[in-house]
Amino acid sequence: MQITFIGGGNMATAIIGGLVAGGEHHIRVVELHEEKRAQLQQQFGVEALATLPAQFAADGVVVLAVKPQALREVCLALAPVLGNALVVSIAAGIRCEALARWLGSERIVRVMPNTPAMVGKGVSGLYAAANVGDAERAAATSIMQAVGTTTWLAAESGIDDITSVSGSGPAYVFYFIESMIEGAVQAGFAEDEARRLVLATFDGAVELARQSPLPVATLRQNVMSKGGTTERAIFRFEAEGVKQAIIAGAMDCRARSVEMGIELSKD
Ligand SMILES: NC(=O)C1=CN([C@@H]2O[C@H](COP(=O)(O)OP(=O)(O)OC[C@H]3O[C@@H](n4cnc5c(N)ncnc54)[C@H](OP(=O)(O)O)[C@@H]3O)[C@@H](O)[C@H]2O)C=CC1
Ligand SMILES: O=C(O)[C@@H]1CCC=N1
Repeated sequence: MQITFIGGGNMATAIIGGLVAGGEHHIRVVELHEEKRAQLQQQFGVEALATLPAQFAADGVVVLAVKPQALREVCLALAPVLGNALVVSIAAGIRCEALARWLGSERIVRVMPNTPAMVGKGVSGLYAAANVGDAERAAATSIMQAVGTTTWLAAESGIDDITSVSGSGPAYVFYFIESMIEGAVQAGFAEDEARRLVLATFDGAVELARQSPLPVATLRQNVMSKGGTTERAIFRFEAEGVKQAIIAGAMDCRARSVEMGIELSKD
């Protein structure tokens, strides 16, 4: 499959990294910045262009991977050369209705991926506009499955929902990891040792949660000996409202996705 990425930034790089590791596809990237093009060429051996190619193969897929604020301009430039290509937009917020209006095509799938795609552990939510056929859905599924797990969403609002879970979620996790590393350094460990210990702790805890039949809350309680050390830490988290803050942050994230859709789809 010929896959053309418009935008070769963080998320495109993560998907391309996963796709290249899996082989098979012909990938090219249109990216404004010379140094990013050179990096993509060098790291993954993909074709990197400064401007749009003249036209796309009928079986091609175009992945829109620019910031939502740049999407309208990119779609308007793409419209005359799009042909029958399937468009996969990974942009947060921007609705199919706006994409179809700008592109003059309804062959659109929206995808909300995440950066662990880079290591083949991505999570992607997919939603197709009404007229998208089975073959096109299968093409989008196969691209995203090459870099992790996928789930099809019944309603377009599901993209807002999943953005607040897996799309932005890696940042929440990295924030927790960063905080634990800072705590470990305060406890006296050197930075690199702190990082190693914290990442191993995350790895172990996630694997245990995956393999155990017990609810995650029970696994947590199993660490909290009565009157012991963990209890003291969790009591502090509860007193400081850490859980509520994480939930509220995720809800703010979802609301921002809805808001961006309204803000950036007007013209
Ligand atoms: N990062 C993430 O974890 C996730 C991101 N997304 C979505 O992915 C999209 C890209 O995000 P991200 O990768 O983080 O953004 P980046 O800014 O890292 O990447 C976008 C790149 O595209 C370039 N660009 C802008 N306009 C054009 C153009 N007309 N032609 C070619 N290249 C262009 C940008 O240049 P310049 O900087 O000069 O604008 C930039 O280098 C966004 O819409 C975002 O919502 C979705 C899920 C997760
Ligand atoms: O922060 C953002 O807007 C993008 C979408 C999901 C993750 N990053």
